[in-house]
Amino acid sequence: MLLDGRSVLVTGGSAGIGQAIAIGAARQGANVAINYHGDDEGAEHTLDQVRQAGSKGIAVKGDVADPKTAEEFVSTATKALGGVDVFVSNAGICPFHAFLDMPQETVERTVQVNLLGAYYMVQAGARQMVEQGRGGSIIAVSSISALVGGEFQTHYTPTKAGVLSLMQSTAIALGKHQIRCNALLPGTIETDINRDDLSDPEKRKYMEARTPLGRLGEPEDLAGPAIFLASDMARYVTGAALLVDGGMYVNLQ
Ligand SMILES: NC(=O)C1=CN([C@@H]2O[C@H](COP(=O)(O)OP(=O)(O)OC[C@H]3O[C@@H](n4cnc5c(N)ncnc54)[C@H](O)[C@@H]3O)[C@@H](O)[C@H]2O)C=CC1
Ligand SMILES: C[C@H](O)[C@@H]1OC(=O)[C@H](O)[C@@H]1O
Repeated sequence: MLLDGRSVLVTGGSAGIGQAIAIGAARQGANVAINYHGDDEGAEHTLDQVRQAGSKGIAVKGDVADPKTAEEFVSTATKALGGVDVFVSNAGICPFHAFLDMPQETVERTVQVNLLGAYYMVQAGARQMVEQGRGGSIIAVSSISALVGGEFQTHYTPTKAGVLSLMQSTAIALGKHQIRCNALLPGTIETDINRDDLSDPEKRKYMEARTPLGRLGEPEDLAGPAIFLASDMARYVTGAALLVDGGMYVNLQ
């Protein structure tokens, strides 16, 4: 299996894309630690599936916006699983809102969770990998929104561009430690984050029509690309951005 015996840490692993990556990694032989915020039931489901795959699984609850959460997550996971080989920074929020009356607290919270949260988490994971001295793979879940805008995402898209940029800079900073850093850029994937937005039939139809593969994404569509980047199959891939969007980005006309 591609991740036999590796320790894989995933932030935001109780739902959606993070849950699919955590379970997918376990099915490739990895032991898995997830961070999550709020959703105990979702976290339990992830752990059930990880254990059913025959792997060890632990969950550590905490808000990624707080830098202490990152230290606690990495140290708890390291003790339980014996180290960190793969770190997936995935946790994120996207409270859709118009630009002109965007509340200050919505902007600040989105930046704190999506960008600063990713920064603290990636830094904590990288410090542990450097201490171990056996390299590693860091994957951050950015977005198609790092490349294109959204009318109701003016607070969100800059955070996703920032996460992509974080992977480019950390790829340089960590290459000498044989730690690879790459970004995944999902298109529109049906999860809790966009349930309300996609409940508008017109919006949904538009998103589907923009996608050459003819359907919106599902969380499991991200598992394969994440496992590839995590595994030795991607041993010479660092600083890269992998779009996983069914072709939505290139579809102008
Ligand atoms: N669903 C989509 O269409 C796309 C999603 N993304 C990105 O994928 C990532 C995952 O999103 P989804 O799976 O769609 O969302 P989701 O809402 O299904 O899952 C979000 C996960 O993040 C966790 N989380 C949220 N805030 C947190 C916080 N403050 N601290 C710790 N954990 C927190 C939740 O507990 C949950 O496990 C996000 O970074 C999002 O920006 C990127 C492109 C498209
Ligand atoms: C939440 C959005 O539906 C989703 O998130 C993104 O990053 C993309 O903009 C997707 O459409």
